[in-house]
Amino acid sequence: MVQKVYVTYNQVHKLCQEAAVTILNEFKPNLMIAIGGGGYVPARILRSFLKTPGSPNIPIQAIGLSLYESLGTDTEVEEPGTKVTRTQWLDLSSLEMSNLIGKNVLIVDEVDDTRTTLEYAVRELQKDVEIAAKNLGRSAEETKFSIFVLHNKDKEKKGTLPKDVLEGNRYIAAVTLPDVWINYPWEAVDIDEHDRQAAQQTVQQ
Ligand SMILES: O=P(O)(O)OC[C@H]1O[C@H](OP(=O)(O)OP(=O)(O)O)[C@H](O)[C@@H]1O
Ligand SMILES: Nc1nc2[nH]cnc2c(=O)[nH]1
Repeated sequence: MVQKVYVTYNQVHKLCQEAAVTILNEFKPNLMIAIGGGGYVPARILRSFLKTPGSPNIPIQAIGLSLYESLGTDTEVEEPGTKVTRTQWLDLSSLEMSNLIGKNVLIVDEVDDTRTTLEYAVRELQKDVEIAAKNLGRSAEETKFSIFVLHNKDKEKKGTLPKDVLEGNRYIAAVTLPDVWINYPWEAVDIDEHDRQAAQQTVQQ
């Protein structure tokens, strides 16, 4: 049986708050791209903590990527599928894409498990920004991607990330934990029971 960890809304909030300090110091993002569904809530919380006096809120754009599905009898633990499915993407021809060119773009997701989803997101976004920049004659402008996740699982990864992201301190995981199944509050059917389970845990995330 897979070990489960229950994470509360308050814990997510505080993880975002703590990480925001480093994100502001190291990345100075102009824009966030949330990987839905799990990246939406962290991105929104993070936006409040990334707001600096006198500057507008950092915009959040969304992409939808799906790899996992519920297959077994356990309604909480899901299994990875074989390929990443795009459920939502940026419009290549629109402002959405040209807005990324020359910017510091922070990709936000809740969990880095096998790294398949993050590899896909970074590779495809880099590719599309490069095409858009070329089409607009803006290839000289450097677009920098960085990554924030709430949880990174310390395990052998299937996906890889560009060297400049990993080695350039452009990857931040608020918490690194062993290979357990994490239950997030937004997935809970009974949030009171979820919070009770979280309170009973010996290890707090
Ligand atoms: O590191 P990986 O092994 O790729 O797993 C991480 C991804 O898995 C989950 O998405 P999921 O496919 O469950 O889609 P969802 O967020 O819409 O539920 C999660 O939100 C991450 O995006
Ligand atoms: N909720 C949830 N989704 C995941 N997707 C990949 N790993 C996980 C996990 O541990 N928890």
